[in-house]
Amino acid sequence: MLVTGGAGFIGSHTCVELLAHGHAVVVVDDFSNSSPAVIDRIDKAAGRPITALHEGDLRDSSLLRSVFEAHPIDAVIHFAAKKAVGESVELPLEYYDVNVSATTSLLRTMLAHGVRELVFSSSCSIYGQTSTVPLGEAEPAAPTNPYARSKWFCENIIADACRRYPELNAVALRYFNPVGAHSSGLLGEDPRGVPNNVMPYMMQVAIGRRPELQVFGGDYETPDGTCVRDYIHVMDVADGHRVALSQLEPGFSVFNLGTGVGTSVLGLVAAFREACGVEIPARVVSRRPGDVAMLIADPARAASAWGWRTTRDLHAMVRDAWEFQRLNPYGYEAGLVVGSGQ
Ligand SMILES: O=c1ccn([C@@H]2O[C@H](COP(=O)(O)OP(=O)(O)O[C@H]3O[C@H](CO)[C@H](O)[C@H](O)[C@H]3O)[C@@H](O)[C@H]2O)c(=O)[nH]1
Repeated sequence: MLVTGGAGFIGSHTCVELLAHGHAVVVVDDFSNSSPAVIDRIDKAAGRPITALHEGDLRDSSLLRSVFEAHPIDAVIHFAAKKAVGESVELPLEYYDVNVSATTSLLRTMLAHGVRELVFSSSCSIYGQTSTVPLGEAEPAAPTNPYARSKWFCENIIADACRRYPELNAVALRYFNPVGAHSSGLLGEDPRGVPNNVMPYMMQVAIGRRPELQVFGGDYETPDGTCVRDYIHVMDVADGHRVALSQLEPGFSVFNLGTGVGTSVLGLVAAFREACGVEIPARVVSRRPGDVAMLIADPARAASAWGWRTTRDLHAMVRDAWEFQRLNPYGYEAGLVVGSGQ
């Protein structure tokens, strides 16, 4: 199995899940937004090593060819992409180039080597500014920024390829808000620079690297006025990939990966206090442009098609995220804290 972007947040946790279920895993990553130190952590968390690591960019077709020639690859899980919404507005061409060109390059190489199974990392951000709650897969796509549009374009490119090459089967997984960490504390979310997303930001406040959490908007039409999201444990997302692959349908299909449960920003802060006993200084500030009030998945399609459901609740999400942060206060590069009471 080839995992592109296998050193990233969701990629690394999926590698552990695949290894734990007996798959051989080959990783391609350019480490543009991840650390080489993650590979060792994957091996440790899974209790067995990945087969091989290839460092490079998927747009480099000779690199890809050499990967497919070196290993008997039967399926691909494609995570490698740029993923910061704000940055995508600043650098739209970079986003289309990296996200879309990597996908076409990968598809070409897969077809040339007779590899027929693809799981694509998509995002619920393609639904855009919607007020539909909960969101099913039939909701029309209306992406509002280059990042989300690049994911939507990729979904369409893959669907076109499946139509043209009937031997190719693919599934796009539209994740809601993946958070949490592997329960070992070895793997978690370690963004470069200032975190964009609420959970890693909150963890850096909790560990003392940042003074407070700014809560973007307190006047939304939600129970406490703050935005509601469907947070999903990253190990449930990882499990969703393994199951999606084992249940791959002919042609192209799309599935939401979410819990169906909504949590507000202040609800997340409260859950953290309850689960970990740490108070997060939080201050409500003005809204962040582009945010929608409420995004909650309808996870029914995955439940009925695969019998797949999430098994980890909000308590587990914040507890595991905190364990990773406590053990790795400055992230992967700085190393694990020794003698942390483990
Ligand atoms: O410092 C912060 C960061 C975020 N938020 C709020 O927390 C909620 C969640 O924000 P995130 O940035 O964590 O997640 P988003 O829902 O905005 O988007 C993220 O999840 C999407 C899928 O839902 C896409 O994958 C996207 O790329 C990714 O950034 C939002 O209401 C946001 O306003 C804060 O209050 N303070």
